Amino acid sequence: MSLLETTISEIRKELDPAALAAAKDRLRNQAKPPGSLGVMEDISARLAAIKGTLDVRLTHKRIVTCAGDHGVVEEGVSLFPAEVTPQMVLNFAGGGASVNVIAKHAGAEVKAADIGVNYDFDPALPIFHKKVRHGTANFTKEPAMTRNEAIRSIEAGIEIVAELEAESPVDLLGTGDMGIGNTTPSTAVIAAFSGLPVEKLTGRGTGIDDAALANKIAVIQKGLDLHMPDPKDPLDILSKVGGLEIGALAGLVLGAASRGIPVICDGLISTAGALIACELAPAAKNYLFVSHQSVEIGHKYMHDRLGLSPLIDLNFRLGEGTGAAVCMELLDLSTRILADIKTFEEVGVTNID
Ligand SMILES: O=C(O)c1ccc[n+]([C@@H]2O[C@H](COP(=O)([O-])O)[C@@H](O)[C@H]2O)c1
Ligand SMILES: Cc1cc2nc[nH]c2cc1C
Repeated sequence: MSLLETTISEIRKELDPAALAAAKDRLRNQAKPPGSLGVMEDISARLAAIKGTLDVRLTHKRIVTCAGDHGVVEEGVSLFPAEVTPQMVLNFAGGGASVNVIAKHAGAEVKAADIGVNYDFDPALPIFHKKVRHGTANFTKEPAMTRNEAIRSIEAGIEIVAELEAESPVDLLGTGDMGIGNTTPSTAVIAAFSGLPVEKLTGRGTGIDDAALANKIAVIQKGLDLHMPDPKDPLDILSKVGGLEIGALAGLVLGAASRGIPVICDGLISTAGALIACELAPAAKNYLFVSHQSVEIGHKYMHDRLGLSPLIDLNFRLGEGTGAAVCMELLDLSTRILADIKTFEEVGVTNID
């Protein structure tokens, strides 16, 4: 079996039912109206079921920011030039990017990963060196990558989780992305899965104007018309209109789920990866939290398809793992709600019958 097949086969179909029942029982008996801490109660119960304990400790938090370049950028789909991708990878490694700052505050460690950047980094640079190829092909002309490269990009993400765990235990994993042009393949991915009209799904990415947006819609449509990816085959979609970092982002979710690690995905691009993971292995969804609602209009349709609701909406449209980093604090706090709020009985408050 390949690493991808083994990983999928290792994902438990169901979370710990006894821990889930005990968590729900404790939440119901805590001195507060039932359900009054809303979504945080749901988060805390799911984390308890993932970890098999009511006293979950999210001590070691890691974020992996997967980077790749996109041949389709030559079609004028982004406001920024492709050279920004490697420049930002160097920025992540130097600790000066947005995700580094937010993650530091959240107590999470960030590491970038080169999955398909069109630049040769110094092997000594402290990133994950997992290059599958130097950027995708322009999908308006040929498939973004081969099916084998798509599998290798996913396996790169799976390997990264194993390598993180070899360094130290991972209690919570956040996913993030960097890649000029990558809102285009991410939108193509949700369009291919859902069959929804491309204009309903396409946003402005880094901030393109109306004319560039119309062109971006036409570019995505052209790629879909040319390759007609099979909506039932996530690897076909990833290889024909996807991205190398999107594959690795799927691999991070699969790798985390197979190891019983909760994983929180970020914006449009990370969620495209998470969607591919959950289409390949539906049980991975048990381990997945979606952090925030991106400004990108296609993001909502990814959440709908996953059947998961974002925790916050701060009008973010940055990527990198910034939304995931913000929400790590919410997940951490949720664990304390379940473990530390006392029950009616413990504090002598009158409960209803
Ligand atoms: O995460 C998001 O929802 C998101 C929305 C818009 C833009 N981005 C980031 O901006 C870049 C992609 O934008 P674009 O316009 O080049 O496709 C890429 O580096 C992403 O991390 C990210
Ligand atoms: C500067 C810059 C930083 C980013 N981080 C994620 N996507 C980005 C796109 C740009 C252009």
